[in-house]
Amino acid sequence: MVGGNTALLPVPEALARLLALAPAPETEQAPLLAALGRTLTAPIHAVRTQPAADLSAMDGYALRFAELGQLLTVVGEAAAGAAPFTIQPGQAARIFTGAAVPASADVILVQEEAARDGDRLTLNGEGPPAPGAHIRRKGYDFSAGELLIPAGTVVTAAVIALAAAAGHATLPVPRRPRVVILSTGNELVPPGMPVTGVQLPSSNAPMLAALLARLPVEVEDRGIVRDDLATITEAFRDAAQTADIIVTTGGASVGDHDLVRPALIAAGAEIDFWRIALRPGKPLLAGHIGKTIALGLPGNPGSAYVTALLFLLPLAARCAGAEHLLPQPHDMRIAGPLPATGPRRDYVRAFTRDGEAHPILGQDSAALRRLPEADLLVLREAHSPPAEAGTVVTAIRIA
Ligand SMILES: Nc1nc2c(c(=O)[nH]1)N[C@H]1C(S)=C(S)[C@@H](COP(=O)(O)OP(=O)(O)OC[C@H]3O[C@@H](n4cnc5c(N)ncnc54)[C@H](O)[C@@H]3O)O[C@H]1N2
Ligand code: MOO
Repeated sequence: MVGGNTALLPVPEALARLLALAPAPETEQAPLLAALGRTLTAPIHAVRTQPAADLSAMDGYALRFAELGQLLTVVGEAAAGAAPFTIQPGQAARIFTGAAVPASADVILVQEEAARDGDRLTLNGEGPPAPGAHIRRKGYDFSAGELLIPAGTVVTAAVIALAAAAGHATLPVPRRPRVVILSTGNELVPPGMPVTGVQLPSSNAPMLAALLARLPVEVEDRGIVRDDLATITEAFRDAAQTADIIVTTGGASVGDHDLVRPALIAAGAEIDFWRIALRPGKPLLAGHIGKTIALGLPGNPGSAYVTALLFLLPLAARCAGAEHLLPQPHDMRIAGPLPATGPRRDYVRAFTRDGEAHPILGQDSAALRRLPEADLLVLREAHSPPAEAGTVVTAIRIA
């Protein structure tokens, strides 16, 4: 018998079995911008010293502190990027911010406190308080060989700035796993296309792509696959050539047109589990074709959304060597009653108001109308008794 009443796998076990399929991420050297959002797999050391020389922090004159207040002769000009030169006693150099300080100068007089007449320079103000003023010393930021950024750091714009300054054009990060999305169902048409009769737009694929966009993964939506065993099998075979993860929606249940599982088997997959003790999301299916992991999500849009949050994102994050995105569950009071649960763990879509979890009325897994309001999933174990308003429950923030 297909499906039958075989015991449903508990959610934690299903998640552990799914994550166990994920291979250790491979490292690649990615160009700086391409590494954005990924996690460093190795520490970053400076390959150069910054600054590479003593540099002026101000526009003004480089001179000897001991000669401050004397009449000095301006002998040259130091601009950022120009090679440093030397000044003799009695001399000063015109200097600009970022320029190398001439050897034997030990202070910068800012131009607002200087009086210049041709090449003659005198003090016209208080002047710098001590030798070294307005000079950024060679290597004060970092020196070649120093550890700058530990492994495990997420690459941000600031990390990119530091790495670039330290002499790097690429960074060691996990290769972005390729996720292929297949939407099964003869009733589906691409979003925005005309629908006739009982056709409906495929909302699951753009929803999944949007969730995955939070992670450093490559997403390819391969569109709608017709409910035909050979067609779905071919789509799996084809996707398995390049994908690290194939995620499907629909066709995961027990009906005659639910062909994802048989097609996976026909494509040479091993099925790791099918049907779990989760509401919504019972028909969840996991398998692998060689190294490619296949995750079959239910077609109902509410179920696809919840199972994507609970299974697809952790899987994709694991394959990407990235942090799991959902925060740890926390305690919260519910603002309204909840009925007893059945044999499946229930994830109730809810929204936060005044610090309480408000369960959204109408939890039908096919309904989308109120999904945008849900910023929480209230987790209720299987066989829980009814819960009154005010009961403390476990909630997971999803938005
Ligand atoms: N006899 C049983 N029937 C069903 C069971 C069961 O255990 N025994 N499980 C039910 C549960 S729970 C779910 S959830 C659904 C999911 O089944 P499938 O994964 O096979 O999904 P479909 O039947 O293909 O589609 C369900 C529903 O979702 C719509 N859909 C599908 N794909 C999309 C998409 N890309 N975008 C928007 N909407 C989509 C589809 O039109 C259907 O209305 O099975 C129950 N049945
Ligand atoms: O498990 Mo289904 O996803 O309840 O509707």
